[in-house]
Amino acid sequence: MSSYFSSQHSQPAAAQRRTSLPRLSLEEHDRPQPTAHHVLPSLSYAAAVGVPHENPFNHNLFLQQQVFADKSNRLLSLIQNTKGLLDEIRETNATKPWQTYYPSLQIPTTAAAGATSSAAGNPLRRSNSFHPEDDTDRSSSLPLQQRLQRSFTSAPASPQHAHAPVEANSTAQVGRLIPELNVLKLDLKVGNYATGNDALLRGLERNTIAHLLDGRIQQSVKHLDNLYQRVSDKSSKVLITGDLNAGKSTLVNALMQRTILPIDQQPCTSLFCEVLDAQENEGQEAVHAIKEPSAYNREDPNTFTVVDMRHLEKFMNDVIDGYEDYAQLKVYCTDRRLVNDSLLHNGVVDIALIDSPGLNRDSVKTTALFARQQEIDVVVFVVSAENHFTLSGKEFLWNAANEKTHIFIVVNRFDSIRDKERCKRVILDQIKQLSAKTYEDADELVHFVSAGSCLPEVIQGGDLPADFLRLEECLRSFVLEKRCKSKLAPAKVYLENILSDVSILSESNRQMAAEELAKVRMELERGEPQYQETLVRREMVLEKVDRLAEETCTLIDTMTREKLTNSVDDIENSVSALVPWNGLLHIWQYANDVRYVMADLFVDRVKNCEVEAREKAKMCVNDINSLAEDASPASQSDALSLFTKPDPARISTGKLKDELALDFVDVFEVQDKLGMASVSLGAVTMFSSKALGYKSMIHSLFDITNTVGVSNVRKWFVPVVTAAGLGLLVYIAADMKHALARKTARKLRAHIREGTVVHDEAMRIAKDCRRVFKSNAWEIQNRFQKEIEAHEKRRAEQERAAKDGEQAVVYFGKVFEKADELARWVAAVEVEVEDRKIKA
Ligand SMILES: Nc1nc2c(ncn2[C@@H]2O[C@H](COP(=O)(O)OP(=O)(O)OP(=O)(O)O)[C@@H](O)[C@H]2O)c(=O)[nH]1
Repeated sequence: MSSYFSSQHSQPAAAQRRTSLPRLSLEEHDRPQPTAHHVLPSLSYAAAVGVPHENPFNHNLFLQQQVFADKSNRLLSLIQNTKGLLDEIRETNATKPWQTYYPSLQIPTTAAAGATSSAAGNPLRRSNSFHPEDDTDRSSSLPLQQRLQRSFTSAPASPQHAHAPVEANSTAQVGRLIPELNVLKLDLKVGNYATGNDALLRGLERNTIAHLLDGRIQQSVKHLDNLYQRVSDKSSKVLITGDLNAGKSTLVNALMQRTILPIDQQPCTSLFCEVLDAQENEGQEAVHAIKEPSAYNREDPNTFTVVDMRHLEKFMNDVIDGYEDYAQLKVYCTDRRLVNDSLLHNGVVDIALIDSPGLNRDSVKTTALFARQQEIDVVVFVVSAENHFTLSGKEFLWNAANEKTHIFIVVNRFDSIRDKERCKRVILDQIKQLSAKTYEDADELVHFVSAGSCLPEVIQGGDLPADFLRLEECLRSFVLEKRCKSKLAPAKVYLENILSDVSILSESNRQMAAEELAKVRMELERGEPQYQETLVRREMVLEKVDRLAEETCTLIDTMTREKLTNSVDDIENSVSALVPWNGLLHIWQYANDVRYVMADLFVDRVKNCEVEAREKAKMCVNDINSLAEDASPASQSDALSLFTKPDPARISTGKLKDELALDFVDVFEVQDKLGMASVSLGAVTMFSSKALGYKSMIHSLFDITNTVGVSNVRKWFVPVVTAAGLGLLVYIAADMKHALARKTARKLRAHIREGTVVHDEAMRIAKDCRRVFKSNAWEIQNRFQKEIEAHEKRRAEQERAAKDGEQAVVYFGKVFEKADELARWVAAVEVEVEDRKIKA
């Protein structure tokens, strides 16, 4: 049973044969001329016939193939460049501070809408029309950029123009009509039809939308990869189907000019046999029998069985008889003709012919399903001229007509018809009913031939009949045309759509960036005078604060010095009322009390000076604060809390008290001046040795004797001494209290005059005040500093934003230009497009 299986298995494939096409360069010298496509040869068969050539059919075909190859290459380059542009956008989104934001549709204000309408007709309708056919203004041949800009409200076109004064929140939002995106449109309405898409988008964070948009761009890049594969795939599959025994296998053999498939009057094809170029199998002729077509991999021998080509007929019969269970055959064979004549491999399109089982009730559905596959570019329906269309055939054609609008029809076995004209008429009538479009192009799509008469063994080296040559040429031409539609058209439409989307995105983003830039520049311009004014104000205020503080400190210093210096008289007067006099016997106690009270009073005067200084300082602080408040409103601090608390210890009360201590000589200083001081002193010394001590007493007596002489002394001594002593006692008793105060006050005065106490206190108080003012000035300085720093920070951010904005405007402008240029190139690739809404 397995005798027809070959032991030869295909070798694993070497490297991919497909070579990469040259990239489209955006350099000036590489740019195609806009009219380049107009000089390319026409696809018209009639025009080609007029070209003098050995074989006009082949010459025309050659031209068609060249045109197709050119279009494919241009589209491939454009796909690559568009992909590069999308990659660049994605990379910029990830690395640069400016992202491509999704444009949200703005409702135009009446004025803006009116202005736009009057200027450019109906803006809403235009905004959705980027395809040349849809744009009624196409006659003006405006480039996409201008058309787009007319769809948007006017915005600065360059960073320089962004200087135009723009009021914040005004131009950015008014009247912008953003054309709807096509392939990059974010549709969030899944499961939520109550809320509009724009409303949903507005509800999302800008970054979330940017992320979603990035996902769409990523999908688009993938789809471009698929399109690239599809366009660069040169193989085209032609399904040959028809009624049983219509001569399908014979037609394949005639087209191949080789006996490859078995021919039999009995139904002999029960599986799909794909005849393809041996170069697809590294030049090796072979037959691969496949059980599971979807799993087939030419490089994996486990997915097929190799059948010896010589035993193909036996193998197929075994399949029909149920001995073998296979679904598909791949027949790799060499087309021995020249490249230009070759059907399978002609350098532009590799055609694979797929012979299918004859149509009957069982197979019609399977075949119709097979025909719907994307890889099937052309369906050739073979009908027997003798039998016309059977029910199964009609059923298939009805099905296929829905999918493939044009069907290529071969009416075979025409040699066995005697009344050929009648046969033609009847069959064309039937075709008219089945496929109106095929009937319209019947001249090229319906062929009456006798494939049996075109087999190599019948021709035996002779020429093929003209009708068969024409069938062959039309078939190739039809394949090319279908390929244009099935492979180039989707690529072209998708490129148009994605480039239009990129243009819309970049233009709307450029406008947004320009508006932001204008706004930032305006803020910068507005902020600069404020900044300069703050700097000047700071200098002025701080200078005033310094002056005010210094003046107040000087005033306080002078005031303190004066008050303390002049305080002694007042202290002296106050002391008698404050210290009780308890008699001579308590004289030392009194003297001590006086000096203590005087010292305390002096401390009180110092405190008073402090209080006054505080008041002055307070007034000064208030003045400073009001200055600062005018200059830089902020919370005022209580700088006065920095005043040192009055502390008697700080003015050395204890030391002062010591300084004011009196001795006995100080007490009688006033009697010395009267000349009687020594007498009184001597008397007192005698009466009060307790008070003066013996040493002083003897000294006094010696003084008295020297003064009046020894005899007189003896005579007058007692009465005089008694009288003087009494008088002295009275005098002392009466004046002692004041004398002590005077003396202490004198000491205090001397202490003030000769010492540093007044200077120290004045300095201390002024220093305290100065510290308060310094603290206040520091705080004001701080406030200004914060204000200036905030301003500088804001300015740095604005400058950065302006720089980003400038770059963004340039960047989006460049993206737009690139997209526009690519779109013009795409438009220049002429491909008949039936549906511009072809998407991913
Ligand atoms: N007279 C005449 N007979 C032909 C012609 N072409 C094919 N035949 C004969 O028609 C019969 C069927 O040919 P096939 O090529 O096997 O037909 P098929 O459509 O492949 O058959 P199935 O695959 O079984 O459906 C054979 O006997 C051929 O010799 C033709 O142009 N003229």
